[in-house]
Amino acid sequence: MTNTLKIKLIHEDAKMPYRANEGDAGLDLFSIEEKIIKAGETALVRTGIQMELPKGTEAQVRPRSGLALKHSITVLNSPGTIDEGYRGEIKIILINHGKEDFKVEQQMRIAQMVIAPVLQVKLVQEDALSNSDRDSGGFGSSGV
Ligand SMILES: O=c1ccn([C@H]2C[C@H](O)[C@@H](COP(=O)(O)OP(=O)(O)OP(=O)(O)O)O2)c(=O)[nH]1
Ligand SMILES: [Mg+2]
Repeated sequence: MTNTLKIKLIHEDAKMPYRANEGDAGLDLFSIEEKIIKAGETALVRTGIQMELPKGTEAQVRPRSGLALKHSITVLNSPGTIDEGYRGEIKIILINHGKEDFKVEQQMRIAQMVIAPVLQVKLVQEDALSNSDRDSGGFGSSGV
């Protein structure tokens, strides 16, 4: 079954999300802006696209590892969550963890998104939960 992801380009410089290789999980997202992100600072970068996700899915906005490794640029809220019903412009929150200013070029691939299924659950409030082996153990309870 083919799931359709509808994209609307809302700016003359906007580009369709880009799959570098067939089968890649990530669809690269392009900036429509030229912007300097100073060392240590955050910027909201426009992609110029709106989307209609397939029913029962979300898009996760993730960093590109090349930008992270070479320029210490990452997605601050990674993974960013694009809700199925969101029809606004997709914007990317980038942070520059490096010591040098970074220039986002127009039409630079700044992040990638992965489309993932979302389980829609019915919420039920209960007084008792079933037992489990782990019980309340967490935060290293199983050893290092
Ligand atoms: O990196 C991101 C993350 C989110 N969004 C859009 C799509 C998403 O559906 C909406 C809300 O995002 P989120 O739920 O993460 O933010 P919030 O602070 O909880 O806002 P809201 O109260 O609108 O849900 O903003 C983006 O464009 N880029
Ligand atoms: Mg929210």
